[in-house]
Amino acid sequence: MESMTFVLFGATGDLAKRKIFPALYNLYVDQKLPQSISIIGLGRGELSHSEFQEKVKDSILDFSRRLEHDAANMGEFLDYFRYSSLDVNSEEDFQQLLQLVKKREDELDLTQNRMFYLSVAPEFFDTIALNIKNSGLGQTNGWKRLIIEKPFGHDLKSARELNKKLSRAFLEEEIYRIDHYLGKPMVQNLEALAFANPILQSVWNKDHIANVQITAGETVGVEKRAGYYDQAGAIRDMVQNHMLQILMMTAMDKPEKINAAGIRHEKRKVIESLRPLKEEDVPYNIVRGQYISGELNGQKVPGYLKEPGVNPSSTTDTFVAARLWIDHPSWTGVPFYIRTGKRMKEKSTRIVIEFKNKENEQYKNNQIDPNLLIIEINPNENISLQLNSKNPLNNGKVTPIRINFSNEQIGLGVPEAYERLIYDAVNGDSTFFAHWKEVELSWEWVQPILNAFEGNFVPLHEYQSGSYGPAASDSLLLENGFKWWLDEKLQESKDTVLHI
Ligand SMILES: NC(=O)C1=CN([C@@H]2O[C@H](COP(=O)(O)OP(=O)(O)OC[C@H]3O[C@@H](n4cnc5c(N)ncnc54)[C@H](OP(=O)(O)O)[C@@H]3O)[C@@H](O)[C@H]2O)C=CC1
Ligand SMILES: O=C1O[C@H](COP(=O)(O)O)[C@@H](O)[C@H](O)[C@H]1O
Repeated sequence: MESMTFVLFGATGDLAKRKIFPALYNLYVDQKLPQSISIIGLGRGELSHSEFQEKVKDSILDFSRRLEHDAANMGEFLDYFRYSSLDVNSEEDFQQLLQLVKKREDELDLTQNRMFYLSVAPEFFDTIALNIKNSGLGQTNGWKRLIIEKPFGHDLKSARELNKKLSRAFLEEEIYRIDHYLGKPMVQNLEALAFANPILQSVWNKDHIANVQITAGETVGVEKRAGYYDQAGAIRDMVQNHMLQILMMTAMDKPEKINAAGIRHEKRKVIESLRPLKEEDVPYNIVRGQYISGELNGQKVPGYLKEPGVNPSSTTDTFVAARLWIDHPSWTGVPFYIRTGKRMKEKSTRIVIEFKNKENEQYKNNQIDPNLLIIEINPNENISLQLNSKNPLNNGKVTPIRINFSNEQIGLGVPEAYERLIYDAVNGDSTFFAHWKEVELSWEWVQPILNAFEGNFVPLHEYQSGSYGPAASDSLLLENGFKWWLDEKLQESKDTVLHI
């Protein structure tokens, strides 16, 4: 692997502590980092290199999935790190950073490959990119890359402006836009599931699929992020990025080549084919909700409006459900439903593919459930197939059974999303990063919804914390003769699962 410098803006922040340092350490332990690497952390405060290294160490001890913390190895790893204080608006600080980067490149005999990771608030993204260019940090003999966190813009206009600014300093192929859902193993697995299994490939289309349901439910509330979340809501926080990315990965046709270009080409076709919503159609296809108080895991929890930092008369959506249509020959007539919400009954991100149930007439007296393919993404990674089978304990009645494949055995060995994504970026593989075109088209689809929310044309339904969201989201499916799968059946179905 080529030697390089990894420059982390926002190295004193929450994301660095919880995700980025542990990911770098895990990669190091797995020998997936270059042998020669310089890592430079930045924040406004004054810290010595060793104070910073202590912070990195603490974060690894608190958050690394590795149970073994070999002190000697940790020392070698920590020695990669240096700290420089920097305010994003100070040209002088960028000059100081450049000197440190060069000094380390000389000391360690590194090629001038420079990765800039922006783990800071989005309002700093363009200033940092510009200062990287103006300071000379971006002039290298090797490659330069920019990893950028979400959110990428606040709406279509601001996303376009941001992209324009970034493109003055970095080429599109140098920009790695993180969507951490694309780093989740089961999301990365979707393409193999659909296209490496002829048996599934043959039914992965409108002729056999009745509808697709994508859920990302969370039990947590707004936590300490009200300042950001109250301006964003579920629509910007989850739908514009993660939910639409999962939808693209699920609905894409088989790429000619399974590589970054091939997958992006097919994903783009999906997002380009999403039927645009007119503002006046939004209330019929989108359900927005906001949680009120309730009980979760036996604990009383406050409503959204009582959360610290939330405007007490906020109309921010903490739940969104949507019905989408893909105007592409592969998916004609197949509704895709998505829903995401905070303070829901369970933490679960999953895709349920409901197959058409056409051969049912013979079993009229015995209601037959449709076949389902259930892909659990988070927190469990699981694939199950719901089939129908005669139940000898129930007079031979045909009842659903689940054939279940679970990744539990692999357990701690599976790299986390940030590990996979940082590894890919270090290796120049952009397959599982969001391309600008995907981001722009996602915002284009979402913009009429933002307008309708802002104009208050869409009812804001209250839902109880600990529920599955507002009842109106059930109606969205009922109108087409469907229901959300698994909501109440999850526990009840456990005894019919066959583990493989
Ligand atoms: N935390 C999370 O779970 C997630 C975060 N993200 C995104 O990651 C990014 C970082 O989030 P998070 O770590 O939570 O944010 P924090 O607020 O915890 O950290 C912000 C970082 O930015 C630095 N910073 C603030 N102002 C300046 C400035 N003027 N000049 C230089 N550095 C500055 C802070 O350093 P200091 O105060 O020392 O100057 C700190 O290191 C954001 O874009 C967020 O949306 C995305 C997904 C999840
Ligand atoms: O990006 C975000 O994702 C998290 C949920 O991520 P998960 O990996 O735990 O499913 C969400 O809580 C947060 O609001 C959002 O910004």
